[in-house]
Amino acid sequence: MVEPGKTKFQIDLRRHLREVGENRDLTRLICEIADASKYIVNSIRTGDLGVAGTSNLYGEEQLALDVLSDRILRKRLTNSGVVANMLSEETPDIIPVSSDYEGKYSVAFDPLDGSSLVDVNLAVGTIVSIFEGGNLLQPGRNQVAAMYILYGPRNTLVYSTGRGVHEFAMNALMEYTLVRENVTMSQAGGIYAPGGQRNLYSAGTEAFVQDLEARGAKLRYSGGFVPDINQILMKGKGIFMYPHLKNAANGKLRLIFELNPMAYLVEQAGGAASTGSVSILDLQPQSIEDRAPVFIGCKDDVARAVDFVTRMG
Ligand SMILES: O=P(O)(O)OC[C@H]1O[C@](O)(COP(=O)(O)O)[C@@H](O)[C@@H]1O
Ligand SMILES: [Mg+2]
Ligand SMILES: [Mg+2]
Repeated sequence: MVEPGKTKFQIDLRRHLREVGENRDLTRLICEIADASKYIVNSIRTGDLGVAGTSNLYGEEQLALDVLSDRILRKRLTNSGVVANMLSEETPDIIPVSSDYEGKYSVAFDPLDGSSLVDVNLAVGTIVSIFEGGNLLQPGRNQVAAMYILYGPRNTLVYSTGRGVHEFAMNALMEYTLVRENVTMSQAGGIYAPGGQRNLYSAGTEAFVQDLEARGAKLRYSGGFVPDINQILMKGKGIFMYPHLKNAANGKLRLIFELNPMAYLVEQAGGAASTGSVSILDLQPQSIEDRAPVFIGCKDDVARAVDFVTRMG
């Protein structure tokens, strides 16, 4: 047993990708995104926290940090040599990078998720979804990789290329070194993170939450999708939901930028993600703005949520 903090060899992200046998171009892409995040970290720590005076794809006011994080990622991806198309939550259209799709990837990303938490200094994150070739409008099940970076007291990076879920933390040299390999979730857990206004919940969701509470589940919701999912993944237990609401049939979260990559990671760790009726990863996106309700986390918890929603709406 190695004493904490006394590990002799630190495995960095690139080496880890090499050791799990990942192909060179995908390794390059993931490492480029990891590198870009160093600049995003610096912007969050020391940059302008004000508004940018512009709005995004959803008509929401952009922060200077949203715009900057977007620019940092776009630049890295454009110059990586392995990207065909990219799509950002902050821009309205698919951005073509290379017309030759051979051996290339397409990337959808939310450069800074949780913008409304920036002014109160809570944790935020970057979320990334990766497909092979040029098509970004396909079911999440076809992703070849997904990852997020959590900007919290420590900066961590969690990725999967379909060979388990692995967690890295940024060290003093701003390199990501391995913390935990093959993160796995238990069947059920005692944490719930409920998004959306409770008095707008459907009868099924309300009954599900009451059932969770009756079972003694603890409420743990920060309002940041990345830290909230990270908590459930790393503790290996619990459920996050942003359900269908009485005034928003598709909830709030975005399929392409937020739900697909997180569903991929959670499924890879042995969990599940459902809209309440179908698996998130089986949804065929109709447009880049698609939203969907979500119940995501431990398998049994998600199955119970689906049962309540199926029976009661
Ligand atoms: O403020 P609410 O309704 O609890 O919503 C929180 C959710 O909205 C988000 O902030 C949406 O992300 P953006 O910051 O990219 O708009 C998620 O991070 C989070 O899960
Ligand atoms: Mg977001
Ligand atoms: Mg965002």
